[in-house]
Amino acid sequence: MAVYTPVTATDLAGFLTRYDCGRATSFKGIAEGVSNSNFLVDTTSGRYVLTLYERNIDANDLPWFLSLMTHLADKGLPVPRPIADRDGHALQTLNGRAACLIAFAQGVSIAEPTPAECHAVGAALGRLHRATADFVAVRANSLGVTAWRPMAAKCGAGLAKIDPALPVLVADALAATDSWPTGLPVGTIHADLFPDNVLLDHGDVTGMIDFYFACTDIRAYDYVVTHAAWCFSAIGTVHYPDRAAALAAGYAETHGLEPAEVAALPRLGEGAALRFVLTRAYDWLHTPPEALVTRKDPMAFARRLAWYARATPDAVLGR
Ligand SMILES: Nc1ncnc2c1ncn2[C@@H]1O[C@H](COP(=O)(O)OP(=O)(O)O)[C@@H](O)[C@H]1O
Ligand SMILES: N[C@@H](CCOP(=O)(O)O)C(=O)O
Repeated sequence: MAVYTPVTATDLAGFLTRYDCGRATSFKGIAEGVSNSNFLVDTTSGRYVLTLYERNIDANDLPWFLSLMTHLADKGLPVPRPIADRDGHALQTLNGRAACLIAFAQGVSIAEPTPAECHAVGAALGRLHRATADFVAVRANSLGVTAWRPMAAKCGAGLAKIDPALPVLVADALAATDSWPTGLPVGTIHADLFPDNVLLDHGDVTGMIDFYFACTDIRAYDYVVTHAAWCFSAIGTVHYPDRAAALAAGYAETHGLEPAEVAALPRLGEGAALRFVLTRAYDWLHTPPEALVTRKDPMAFARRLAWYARATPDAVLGR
């Protein structure tokens, strides 16, 4: 479920008077998603998504996220555009929440991607990295390498309750971050380009969404987050070299990795997997049983973490 803040038809009608986008003809909550409240809004001029930002997003970051999405949409990427009101403002307030009306992107997200879909997402990620070369505003990665020790400490003894093997796996991965790669190209990254944040239509990427973890960080880290999300079985037991090779080929067509980035992929992959182990473990331990949100399994990324700890750069590239 992802409607935390209710919006009535009257609320919506009042909200839409700020825009030149007609009046609502239908409107309903969107079940998918976990962080924010999302509504599908049809108006006499088109289809939109209305997002109300909930407490776990820092309102100070919203102008950066919305300006990044606008930058990418301006460059013709398949990124839904935040809609500006008549005064030119995309960021709004509705029912006590920061809110934004966003263009609707066609397509569906894929649970079990094919190599062809991995190729398409690799190419789309490369386009994103190219298109942000001139996006100069910086946002530090609040879930980056320096955040992982404090995050692990917050999970504390809870890690062992999730799985007896988890504390050692996390401790080893944290120790490995002592040799975190330096000097690699840095840029604006999506940082969460999972299949549920990519919409595809007949094999084409029609939407990259959910930029609310985007930040400025090592570009190849974004590549390996995407590899971790797209190139394993859901529970992380199987790595698919054909998907990995297709992802790499797609990315090479639109951006490509430098030799130093390739060499760093396994260590970056350990870090990427650790980030998702830790956020999932924290949510696993702190989501009340009665919450309607489905908790995501930390062990699915613990298995990926173990894979990256033994992987060669070639293996990450599906060779
Ligand atoms: N611009 C959009 N166009 C089409 N569907 C969207 C758009 N934005 C969000 N959605 C839908 O809403 C769901 C939740 O959005 P998401 O940004 O992932 O929410 P959350 O950050 O709460 O997880 C997505 O899975 C997708 O189905
Ligand atoms: N992709 C992350 C969770 C972030 O949730 P999202 O719905 O905002 O993408 C994970 O799988 O752990």
